Amino acid sequence: MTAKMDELNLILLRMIFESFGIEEYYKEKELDENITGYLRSMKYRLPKENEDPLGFDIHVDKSIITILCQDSVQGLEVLSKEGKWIKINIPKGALVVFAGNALQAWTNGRIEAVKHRVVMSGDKERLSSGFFSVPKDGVSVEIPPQLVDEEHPLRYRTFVYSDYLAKYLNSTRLDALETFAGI
Ligand SMILES: O=C(O)CCC(=O)C(=O)O
Ligand SMILES: [Fe+2]
Repeated sequence: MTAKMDELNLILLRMIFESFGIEEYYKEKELDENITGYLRSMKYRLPKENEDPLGFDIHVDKSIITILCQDSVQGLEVLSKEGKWIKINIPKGALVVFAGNALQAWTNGRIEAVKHRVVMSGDKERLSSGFFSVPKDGVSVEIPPQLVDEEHPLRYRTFVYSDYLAKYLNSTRLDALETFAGI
């Protein structure tokens, strides 16, 4: 499964870089070689009576891209720009793709990491699996110069992504990226 996810992840990432007209940057930095990914499975139990139904509190992923799948129990919610929680109804067999912090940095903030959470409702536990792609250890995230202009001033300094992960991997602070690498 990981090999297929790896493949899908690279296809998506190449498409994103191409859509910004920076496929040359993608090739030059040999991103195919410099990205890895890991799989994590989650089990959300039912909240006990009078217990908060929050299964996973608001956060952004530290990944480049996250690819999520789940069983038939819904629960994923994303926060809109207007500050509204939107329940995501994931059809059977579908995958959900999220942008994470690394993609936010790499696109100079043109793509924002998705703020999301999991809320449990109903009477069944929930299972989900996520594939999280990240730059390999020691790989730098350097904003492509093509994505910096008057309208989009440089937002992040060049930084080694694994240094960021070492410090903030388990932090749910929404401003972690800005704090670590923001200009
Ligand atoms: O279980 C889900 O659908 C989301 C999990 C999640 O947000 C995460 O692992 O970062
Ligand atoms: Fe997440």
